[in-house]
Amino acid sequence: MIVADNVSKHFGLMAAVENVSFEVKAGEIMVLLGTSGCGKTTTLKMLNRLIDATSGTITIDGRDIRTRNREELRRSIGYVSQHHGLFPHYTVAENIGIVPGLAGWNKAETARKTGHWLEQLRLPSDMYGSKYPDELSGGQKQRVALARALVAEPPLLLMDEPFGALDPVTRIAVRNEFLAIQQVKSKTIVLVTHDIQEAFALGNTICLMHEGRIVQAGSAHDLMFDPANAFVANFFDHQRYMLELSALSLRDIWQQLPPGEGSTTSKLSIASSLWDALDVLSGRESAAVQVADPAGKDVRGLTFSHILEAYSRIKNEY
Ligand SMILES: Nc1ncnc2c1ncn2[C@@H]1O[C@H](COP(=O)(O)OP(=O)(O)OP(=O)(O)O)[C@@H](O)[C@H]1O
Repeated sequence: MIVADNVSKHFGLMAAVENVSFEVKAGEIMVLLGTSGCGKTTTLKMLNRLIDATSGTITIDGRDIRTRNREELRRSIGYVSQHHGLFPHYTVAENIGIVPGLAGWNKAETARKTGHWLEQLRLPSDMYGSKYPDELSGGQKQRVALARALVAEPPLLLMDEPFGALDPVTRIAVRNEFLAIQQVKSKTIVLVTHDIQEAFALGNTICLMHEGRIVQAGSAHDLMFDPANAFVANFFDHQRYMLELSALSLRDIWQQLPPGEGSTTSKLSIASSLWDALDVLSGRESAAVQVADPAGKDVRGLTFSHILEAYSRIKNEY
């Protein structure tokens, strides 16, 4: 668990980050969201002491990070930046092996783990291990950067716009592949993005920042339906319809759905967003899909009009 308590960072007279406080529970994804220059990257970099805070306290699993050896702290935390940060004269395997090398792993163990993580990220090591970064596409480079961050199996990952340099289609593909990896599901992740849809898709908690401060921290649902002030409401205004549908899940309208019949016919689950449900429905010939709760016992039928009726009912409540 990470706890930031009243943390600030000043560069000379400029306050890049001012009195931010937050908690990230083990196994959760916290997203730092906001426009350019609002202090997201500075906040992230203070967590592994790439930047030292001017004031305030950061603890990780109860230990003040200032009491930790800086190099040892950094090595114990996975870090992924927007521009992959791969060394051009190292092969893919050598890039991934850097942290294990520093940690003193033997060659066989490093090779085994490197191969495993390349496979996990859909880059078979016999095809890609000896390539150089310049020989890879943007999506492949970013996958290697993810493998490098994961190879030492750190419980905590810091990710700065990790999918930001990719085109929209590749971005969603790499993001979904990353989230589908079993070991990633248990990690504590702090992720920086300026992409609202990405924040909604990934964040258990989203911290919306402005001018170095956290304006509101909460779930996507909190930000959309219970904004702390006019700034928060305005921030989401231009994509409001899509974002509200993304912030609501089938769980929110479950009781309003009629009983379904027979087996489930889509990949939707009770946790799927209404936006994803509309997306699935728009690609189908039949007017309804069946969705099951996690136990698979309670099956409900879902149509376009069910979603839109429930959505307008929820809107009227706020
Ligand atoms: N090393 C530095 N020296 C001086 N000012 C800095 C330094 N690093 C960041 N800043 C300033 O601190 C503020 C916050 O920067 P930061 O990089 O944290 O913002 P950001 O929200 O991550 O922006 P972006 O999305 O554009 O990366 C900016 O005004 C920036 O110019």
